[in-house]
Parts: sequence; structure tokens; C-alpha cells
Amino acid sequence: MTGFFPDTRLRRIRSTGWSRSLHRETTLTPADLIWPLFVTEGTGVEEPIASLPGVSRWSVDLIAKRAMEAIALGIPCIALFPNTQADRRSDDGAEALSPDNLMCRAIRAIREACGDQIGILTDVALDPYTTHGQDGLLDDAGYVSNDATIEVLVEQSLNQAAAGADIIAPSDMMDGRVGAIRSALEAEDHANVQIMAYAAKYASAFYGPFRDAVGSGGLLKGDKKSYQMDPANGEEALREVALDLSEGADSVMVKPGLPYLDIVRRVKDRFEIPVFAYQVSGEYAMIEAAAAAGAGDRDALVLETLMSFKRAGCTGVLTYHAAHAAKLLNG
Ligand SMILES: NCc1[nH]cc(CCC(=O)O)c1CC(=O)O
Ligand SMILES: [Mg+2]
Repeated sequence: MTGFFPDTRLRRIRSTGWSRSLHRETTLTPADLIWPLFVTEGTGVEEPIASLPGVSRWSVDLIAKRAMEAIALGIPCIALFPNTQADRRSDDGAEALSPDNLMCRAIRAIREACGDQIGILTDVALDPYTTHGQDGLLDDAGYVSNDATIEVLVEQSLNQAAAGADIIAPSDMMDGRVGAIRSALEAEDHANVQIMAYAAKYASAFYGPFRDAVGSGGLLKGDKKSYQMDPANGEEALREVALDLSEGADSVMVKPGLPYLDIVRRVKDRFEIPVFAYQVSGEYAMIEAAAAAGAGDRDALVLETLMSFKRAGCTGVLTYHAAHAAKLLNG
């Protein structure tokens, strides 16, 4: 039981900088960040993404430079997303299984340049490769077929692991895919390749700029509500996480980030496992728009939101602000 005013004055410990440092409950460092990067065809290419101001797609030769930049900044892991050329997209997303697709070439280029100094996380889902922009295979009725999709996701995961991915991150929300991918990785000599499951991924309005970035936005008809979660649900997120853990996930992700910090906290308290959050493209764009409109200081907005993820219980955060935040944190 704490005392009463004036014996107890909470402002006492806030009154100087050194004291605020001493009493700070949560820390944020570059090691808490995962940097998502978009890859595109060509050489020496940097393509700015209009709906994500300050974020570009990089050709394979330049992506390795971004990875070296991450290492220099103390960022331990990057996440890769391909903008597949239109003529390589198909109804079945077969390009996802090509050992020479953009993703695999980027993985190899980074591995060659950086060795094991940085973790490479790769997204598993078919939307960057399909002509319809859905994450899986469509049946005759246009429904995203669960079990048929899993078979392809397993092959996609093995393809990425063979190219050198360290963390396989299935973002598709099919039931049962974590177990299937884990078994295949074990069988194919990839015992140390991790799985970070997008366990509680919501059907969100915050993914728009990402879909522009990978080129699936204009293609997508309808929505992803038959597989991504209803934003109204929290208990269901706990069931999703429990299942992914039982199937062998090494860590789980909650996505989007800021509107779902309650889910992060519930998952952390319930399971006491590594939990990551994805501060998604629409959240990034919102912060940039607020700063551009003079509604807040950009650097302060970036650091405050990232700290809030740590306070909520995150082990780490995927954020397009990773490099900028790391520079600020490194002083
Ligand atoms: N499976 C695709 C995928 N992987 C990551 C994101 C979104 C990331 C972001 O918005 O930054 C999406 C979009 C979607 O589900 O439509
Ligand atoms: Mg699930």
C-alpha cells in the first residue's frame, strides 16, 4: 500500500532526466527490430512506393546493401517481400516454387554478402505470386482452399529454406500449415530453420500500401475475411496461438500492431513465449501522414509507438521505420 499525498508524489521520480532513466520499466534497442524490405527485378533499381513515403523496392544487387546497413545499425533480422513481375504471376502462384524466383535470389545475395551476421525472415503465402491476389489457391467457387493451399505452402517453405532463409513466416492463415511446414523442414534437413507464425493475423484495412508494394493490390478482388481474423475477436487469437505452438511454431506474431496491443498482452501473459508484432504498412503511412501534416513530431511518434510494443510484451517488432528508429536509438 503506497502512502498518500504529500508523502507520495509520483512526480518526484519524474523530476530529472537521470531519475527518469533510472526508473524506466521498458527498453527499446535496435535489437528489438525486424526490417521488412521489398525486392524488385533489375540491377541498380530503387523504386519508391507512393503510398509508403520513404520506402522503396530494391533490386537484388542493392538489397544486400540494405542488409549490410541493418547489420551496421544493430538490427538483427530483415524480412523479405517480392514484387513479382506480372508475367510471372499465375492462378496457382507457381513462381513461388521456383528456386530462381526473386525471393530466392535475394536470400542468396544477402547470404553471400553477410554470412550469418543477419537473420533472413521470409514470408510464406501466395499473394505476391497469384493473378487474383489471394494468399492461396481458389476452388471452382472462388473459395480459398485450405488443404490444397497447404501443399503449395510446404513446397514454398522448402524452396525458401533451401535458398538459405532462417525464419519461415507463414502469413496465409490456413489451418494446419505450421505443422505441415515443420514436418517438411525436419524431413528435409532444415531442423534449425525457425517458424514465426503469423498466428493472429486480422482482416485489416491497414494493409493497403503493402499490397501496392508487392503489386497485388490492383489484382485483389473481394477480401480475405474467410481466412484472416475478424477484428472483433480476441479469444479466437488465443486459440490460433495455442494451435500454432502445438504444431511447432518457435514464435508467434500478432498483426497489425498498434490496434491489437491488447492481443499481444493477452498472448504474452497466457503463453510466455516470444511474441512479435507487425506494425504494418498502413500504420507506417499513418505516422508519416501525421508528421507531414504537422500533427506530431515524426521521430517522437516513431519511438513512442515502438516503445509501446515493448511495453505490451513484444519480443520484437517488424517495422518499416526500423532503420530510422535504429539511427535515432544509436544517437
Ligand atoms: N500474406 C500477405 C501479407 N504479408 C504481410 C502483409 C501486410 C504487411 C503490411 O501491410 O505491411 C500481407 C498483406 C495481406 O495479408 O494482404
Ligand atoms: Mg491458425
